[in-house]
Amino acid sequence: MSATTPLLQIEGLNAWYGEAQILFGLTLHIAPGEAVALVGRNGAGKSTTMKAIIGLVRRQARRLTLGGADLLALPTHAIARLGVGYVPEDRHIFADLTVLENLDLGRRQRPADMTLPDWTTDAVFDLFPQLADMRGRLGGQMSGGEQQMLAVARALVGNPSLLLLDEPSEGVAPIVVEQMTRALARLKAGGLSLLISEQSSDLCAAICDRAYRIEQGELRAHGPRTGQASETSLKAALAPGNAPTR
Ligand SMILES: Nc1ncnc2c1ncn2[C@@H]1O[C@H](COP(=O)(O)OP(=O)(O)OP(=O)(O)O)[C@@H](O)[C@H]1O
Repeated sequence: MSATTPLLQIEGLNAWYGEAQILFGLTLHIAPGEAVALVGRNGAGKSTTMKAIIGLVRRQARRLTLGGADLLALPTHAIARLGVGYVPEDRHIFADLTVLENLDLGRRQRPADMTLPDWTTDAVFDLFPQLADMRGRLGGQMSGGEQQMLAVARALVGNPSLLLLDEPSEGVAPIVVEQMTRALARLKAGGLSLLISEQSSDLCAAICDRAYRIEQGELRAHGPRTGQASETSLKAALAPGNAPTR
């Protein structure tokens, strides 16, 4: 894959819960090493987009590929093995397992063709030093912010090439948002591709190259490309009501 070939390519993505259609023809892409924001109000379809990428909801698309591999026919565990990490909004931390045990559940060997560094336990503890100090603590005895860090760390030890983060700053203290922003900036600098959903674009504006705004299951705007993004321009481009630029 050349540097300009998108890592993730989505064309015409529709998704349903039962009979209810939630996503309508989404088209977006993420280049290798790019951080992309998916912004939109409550219920706009951000979580559903992530679930559709990893096959947790019924979906159909003209194209849904990672590094050229078709994801549409694959079960969720195979999509994870191909390199898609997922941090769900509710984090899914096992309350009765320790930090180390939660990490063990996420561990997956790095695919042979992946050039990114191997995410060992020490590497995630270096990224989130608090977790190192509480490695024996039960998940149920951690704060929301600590659980959020653990959820990201657990996705990382799965050695993804693309990390989907569903509202990583939701319900956590401002200090944790700052730590998370720094950690995500480090991940991006290390070459990991990121798709981050947010209701506001604050965290995303600090690290994302581009952003898509989603409203009622449709993409309505597309923010600046790599190299042009600044916090204000990204926010301005994504203000509700702006015209699509894709
Ligand atoms: N399990 C489900 N069954 C039926 N409808 C659902 C289900 N989960 C979500 N929905 C509906 O799908 C739509 C999109 O929800 P989604 O969770 O993707 O939005 P979101 O943009 O992530 O919002 P939030 O910020 O609230 O998480 C909403 O109308 C929601 O009510």
